[in-house]
Amino acid sequence: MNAADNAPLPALALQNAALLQGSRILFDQANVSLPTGSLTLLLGANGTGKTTFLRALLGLHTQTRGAWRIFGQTLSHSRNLVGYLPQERRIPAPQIKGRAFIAAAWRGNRWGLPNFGSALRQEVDRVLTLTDALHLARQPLGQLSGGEKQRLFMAEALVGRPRLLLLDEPLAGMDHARQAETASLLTRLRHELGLTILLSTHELSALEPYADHILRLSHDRLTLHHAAI
Ligand SMILES: Nc1ncnc2c1ncn2[C@@H]1O[C@H](COP(=O)(O)OP(=O)(O)OP(=O)(O)O)[C@@H](O)[C@H]1O
Repeated sequence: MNAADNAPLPALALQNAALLQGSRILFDQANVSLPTGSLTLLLGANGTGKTTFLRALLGLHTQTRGAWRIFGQTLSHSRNLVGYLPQERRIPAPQIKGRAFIAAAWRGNRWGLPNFGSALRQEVDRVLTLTDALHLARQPLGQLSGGEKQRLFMAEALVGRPRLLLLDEPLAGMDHARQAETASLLTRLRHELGLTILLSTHELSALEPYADHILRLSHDRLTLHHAAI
């Protein structure tokens, strides 16, 4: 056995990978590997394909070519390893309270509001605690600020203990103070949970100092750079 046998599998590995949207090639010939535990900014101008790329990693967009692996698994087997915060997350109803909202994500396959057993309550409170949102458990979502809602959405993305967290433009529309708050929450989650984080953005932001890599999507190419570019 050599040292390479003991190396952890990369969180994401693309080999000769291509992503298409209809007849348009968003990128091709991509060879990229993101180490486990890293924080990477997916940087690209509007319309370059960042959301489509994240949706492809979730198995929701299937126009892909080449080898795509998440922790060594094909995309059809890695869904439960991935948490996702979409660019636009709408609340289902203004009166739904924080705890019920998260519980619905956990029991997303059922209709109506969940019955709280102790395992469900424990999991919901675990993710609310992780995002400093336990105090929002009894608050109706319609009465929360943008920052408070985002903490709940982040908690929702952590349900089921994903190892790779995908966030689509989570800093968009935030002032610098809120960007810094989100950056500090993400860096704490990364270290506490050993999470790998891939976060899309159309401009470099408050997170840049915390990022290990920049994954740049431009001119039909997906290329990985060290963060200080
Ligand atoms: N469902 C769809 N059907 C057809 N074309 C689509 C669809 N979704 C996205 N596109 C197109 O695919 C390209 C990439 O879109 P995508 O939303 O992935 O870009 P993006 O980099 O996330 O953009 P933004 O920063 O504006 O959110 C765009 O040209 C877009 O118009």
